This record gives sequence, C-alpha cells and structure tokens, in this order.
Amino acid sequence: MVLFSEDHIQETKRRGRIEVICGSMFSGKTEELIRRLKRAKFAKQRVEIYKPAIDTRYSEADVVSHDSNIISSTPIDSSASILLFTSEIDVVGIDEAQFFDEGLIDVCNQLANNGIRVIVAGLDMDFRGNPFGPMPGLCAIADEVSKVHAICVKCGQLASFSHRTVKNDKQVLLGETAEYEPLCRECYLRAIKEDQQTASD
Ligand SMILES: Nc1ncnc2c1ncn2[C@@H]1O[C@H](COP(=O)(O)OP(=O)(O)O)[C@@H](O)[C@H]1O
Ligand SMILES: Cc1cn([C@H]2C[C@H](O)[C@@H](COP(=O)(O)O)O2)c(=O)[nH]c1=O
Ligand SMILES: [Zn+2]
Repeated sequence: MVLFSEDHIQETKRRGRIEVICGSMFSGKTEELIRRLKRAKFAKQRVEIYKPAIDTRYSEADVVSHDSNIISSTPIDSSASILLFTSEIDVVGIDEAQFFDEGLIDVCNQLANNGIRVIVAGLDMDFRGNPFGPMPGLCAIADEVSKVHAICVKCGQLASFSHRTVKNDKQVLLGETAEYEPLCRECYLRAIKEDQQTASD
C-alpha cells in the first residue's frame, strides 16, 4: 500500500495535476501539505500557498500544524482570488479547503489545466459526518487522493471522524482539542448516541 507519493518525477515535472490530502482533524493533513510544499521549494519550484482568511486559529497568515510546523501563506476570502494572485508559479498549496466556496473546484481545474501542480488539504467530513464544502468535488477531480488518519483518542484505532465535544450546531466552528476529538467509527457512533442521550435528559 502506498500512503504518500514519493514519485520525484511527478513532483517536479512541470505538468498540471491535482493532489488532495483529506481526513479528520489531527490526521496530519497540514503536516503532509507542508512536507510536500517544502520539498517543492527545495526543488527550486515557485510555490504559492493560500488559506481561508477565516482560519485565524494559530496565525493570521501562516499555515500551522497542530505540531507547530509552519509555512507562510496568503489568507484569502474567496477562491477566485487564487487565480488573481497566481502567476509565474509551479506549485499552489491550499489548506483548510473545506472552508472555501464551491468555485474552488473550477479554480483548481483551471490551475492544473495551465500546468500547475495543485496540492489541496481539507476536512472531508464535518462534525456530523457529512461531506464538507468543496471537498467531495475536489476528490472527484483529483489525480491523486491521500486519505490520512488520526488516532482515535478512545480506543487507539485509526480515526476518520471529528467529534465535536461542545454544544454548537453550526457547521463552521473553529477549534482545537477543547472543541473536537478524533474518533474511529465505532467510538464516534457511541459518542453521538451519548450526546443525544444527554440532550434529551
Ligand atoms: N489523536 C491524535 N492522532 C494523531 N495525531 C494527533 C492526535 N492528537 C494530536 N495529534 C498531533 O497532530 C499532528 C497532526 O497535525 P496536523 O497536520 O495539523 O493535522 P490536521 O491538519 O489533519 O488537523 C500530529 O503530528 C500529532 O502531533
Ligand atoms: C469537524 C469540523 C471542524 N471545523 C473546524 C475546526 C478547525 O478550526 C478546522 C479543522 O482544522 P484541522 O486543521 O483539520 O484540524 O475546522 C468546523 O468548522 N466544523 C466541523 O464540523
Ligand atoms: Zn475508537
């Protein structure tokens, strides 16, 4: 089983492609995005990185992982800005893609069609287990999808779900370990049942 592409020809040949890194919270999406972008920089490729302006958790401008890996980025409000800001670039990185509008799918296609390597990281599911924003569409058009996993904090199995531990029904709620925990399917279903039980008490 190949988890991550280490194909250096694919990494460096100037041919457009779309790579998606998806999974739950704490699954290593941002670390993997930063790793690929830093390798591209070592290969002297011109790299531009974007994140949604609403994601101000760790930093206004930088992309920062839960383990404090950092790469500088441009915060933007709308996916259309990516086309405006991107010229003379080999690689475009996009973090927290779930927060962008559906236009991101077409933007990524246009970039790849123009020979740019696009690497997108984002949550595939929200706290309810539903597909999140443009992520399912991005997975559909991607040349390569890497699904990464956290460790379930209840049982130690691989986690695919982000369980919200505070009461809030909005789809978008920025947060960290105080608001979310990564769980496997079994532990997630149990946690949801317990949440419903508590709500009805
Ligand atoms: N339950 C967990 N399972 C795996 N990693 C965890 C967990 N809790 C905290 N971490 C930390 O989160 C890091 C991954 O952070 P990050 O790349 O920002 O994830 P993501 O972008 O998917 O939320 C791991 O290297 C690890 O240090
Ligand atoms: C599940 C879920 C998460 N969020 C927020 C919480 C964090 O601010 C980000 C995810 O960050 P990460 O790099 O993947 O850890 O998204 C949300 O708004 N709604 C949700 O359902
Ligand atoms: Zn579990």
